[in-house]
Amino acid sequence: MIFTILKGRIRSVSHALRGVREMLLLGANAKLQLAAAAIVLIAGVLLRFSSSEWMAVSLCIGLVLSAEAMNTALEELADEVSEERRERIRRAKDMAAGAVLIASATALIVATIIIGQRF
Ligand SMILES: Nc1ncnc2c1ncn2[C@@H]1O[C@H](COP(=O)(O)OP(=O)(O)OP(=O)(O)O)[C@@H](O)[C@H]1O
Repeated sequence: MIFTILKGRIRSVSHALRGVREMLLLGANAKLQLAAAAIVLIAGVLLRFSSSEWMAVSLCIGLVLSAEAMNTALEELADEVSEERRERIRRAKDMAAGAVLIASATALIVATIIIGQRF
């Protein structure tokens, strides 16, 4: 019983990991966001971020990559439904892109405050 539940959970996690891998392979934006995250992580080590700064940075990286994953998922689904120009697909895609923009702007503000106060 527990073994079956555990097997199901492991399968779900492996599907989710496949989703993360495909998002990184498919999306140019995701690669850029990952590169930006790597730069901030290196800056964090060099500038010796405090634990609360690491928490803020981790939350921001998670927020941006999650928003990007949802945006990519929505684009995939929308393109599967129809590749014709449709007003509701445009609106849905624009809103999903807006979510990434909001997350990225938040991350930029947090990074600027944390890194900026060192100088
Ligand atoms: N089927 C469609 N109908 C109407 N507008 C669309 C459609 N597909 C895309 N668009 C418009 O083009 C924009 C870009 O959509 P696309 O699917 O090309 O995403 P993208 O180039 O990967 O953009 P992003 O950088 O936001 O991920 C959308 O935000 C939307 O405004």
